[in-house]
Amino acid sequence: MERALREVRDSGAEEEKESRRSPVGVVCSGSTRGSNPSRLFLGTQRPLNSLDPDPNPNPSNKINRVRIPNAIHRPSSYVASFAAFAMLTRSVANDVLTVGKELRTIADEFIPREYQDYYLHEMKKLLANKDSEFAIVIDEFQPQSRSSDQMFKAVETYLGTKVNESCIRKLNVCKNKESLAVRMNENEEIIDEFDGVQVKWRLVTNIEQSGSKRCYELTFDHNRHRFLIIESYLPYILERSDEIKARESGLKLHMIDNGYPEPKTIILDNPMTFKTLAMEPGLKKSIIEDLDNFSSGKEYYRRIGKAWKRGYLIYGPSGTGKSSLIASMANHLNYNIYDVDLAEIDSDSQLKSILLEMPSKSILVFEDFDRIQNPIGDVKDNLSSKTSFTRLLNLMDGIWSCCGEERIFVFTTKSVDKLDPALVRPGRMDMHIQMSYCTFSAFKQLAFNYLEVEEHELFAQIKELLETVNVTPADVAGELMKCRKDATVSLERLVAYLEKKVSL
Ligand SMILES: Nc1ncnc2c1ncn2[C@@H]1O[C@H](COP(=O)(O)OP(=O)(O)OP(=O)(O)O)[C@@H](O)[C@H]1O
Repeated sequence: MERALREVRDSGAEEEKESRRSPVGVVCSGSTRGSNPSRLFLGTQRPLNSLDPDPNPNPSNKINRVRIPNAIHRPSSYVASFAAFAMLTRSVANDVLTVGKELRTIADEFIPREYQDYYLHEMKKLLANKDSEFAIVIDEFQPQSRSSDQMFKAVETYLGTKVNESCIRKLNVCKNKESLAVRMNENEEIIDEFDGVQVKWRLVTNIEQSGSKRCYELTFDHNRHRFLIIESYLPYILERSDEIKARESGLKLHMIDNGYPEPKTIILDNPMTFKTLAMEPGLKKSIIEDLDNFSSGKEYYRRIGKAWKRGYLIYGPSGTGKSSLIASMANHLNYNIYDVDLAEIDSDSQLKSILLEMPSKSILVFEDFDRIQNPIGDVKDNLSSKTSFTRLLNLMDGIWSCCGEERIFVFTTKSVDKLDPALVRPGRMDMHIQMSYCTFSAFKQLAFNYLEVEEHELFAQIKELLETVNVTPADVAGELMKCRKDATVSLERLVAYLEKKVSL
């Protein structure tokens, strides 16, 4: 496979250099020139094993249909297959294949051997046809499938916001433009711009024997931009549509217990925010600053050549607010949470799939990581019982440094003492956050949350008691909730509870 890839790369490299040198010019797309543009099929118009490269036998039509192989090991994973396709295309075009060992691994991972030749054939067409024009076609349905193609849905969602923008400009009445479900009409065209390149979208309906079929057609102002479109613009649309959907439906909590077939998704209904989280104000402020620096750090991470990711280790006894902190982080950044139960993950490849599929603006959470912790350096393929923390981090580094961006991962544990020293070693996790037993300032936040009191004569006594006894914010919150209507009664009960703890 490597030799074949090199051959493909050589055919495309010269052209790529050329295209980088030439100024961006506007060339009419095929339709305006009167000839049919070449077509790159995304999604699956035909079953992958029909290896006929061009179903249109008319030679004057010169349609080059190039499709992403989607017969990956996990058929549900469109995003993963797309990521693998985009990465390999980029590696070929940029001549980085020789150093991109990880990329080859990913290709082997996601593209079964029997389809690799076909895939190379498709890629060759894409690289070789520098003079033909391209229209990227995204079909609504895959064959033998009733559910619409993921890329088609993403484009529909994304273009919906573009339609909305024009509505808003015209009507000037809509406050929340993204909540409008406006969609393009048939044959309507929308011009979009990405990285200085103008692209044109058209919704086309073809009437066939089996019924009408819709697809989006994408043309752009010069053929040399096809790499930019495949590597950056389409992944950008997938990510943007995720964001739009997340905003429309609230934050989501994804439970990944075995990675197959799809993560279970629950709307995150945890209203905890940094305003309501009880925590030392200084620590809270530094976490918020850290998150803000991270989310606005795109250029910084690019400049220093590091993957745009950040890791947090949150530790503390049960009930000190580790999960509440994660919810606050997600609400603050408007990220979705992916909750991974490592005990259910059977292999590195399963974990790799999860990492590849995680959209940007996500928080990947490994709760109670120490439960499954194991000796360092074991390279057997069973993550749940054998893989070390170091290995897990290396996997994340490898995958996230070559695809995707803006990801946070969080490890939580009840006891930092039991942890693998590799985890707590400086530099492995970007920030260590200790969630402590309830301090007086945390109590004041809870009293405000639950009773709406900022000062009370019992506060001094409570302060003293909290200095002598270990209770968690969850314990205090539980007491305060018992009599919400009368603050004094509630605080008296808390005093009694704390005194009882002291006497034990
Ligand atoms: N720091 C806190 N600020 C506000 N509320 C808190 C805090 N800590 C705990 N609580 C309250 O206690 C409940 C349980 O806390 P949470 O689940 O966040 O603790 P945890 O440390 O993740 O516990 P565990 O380790 O058992 O999962 C929360 O839903 C919240 O109501």
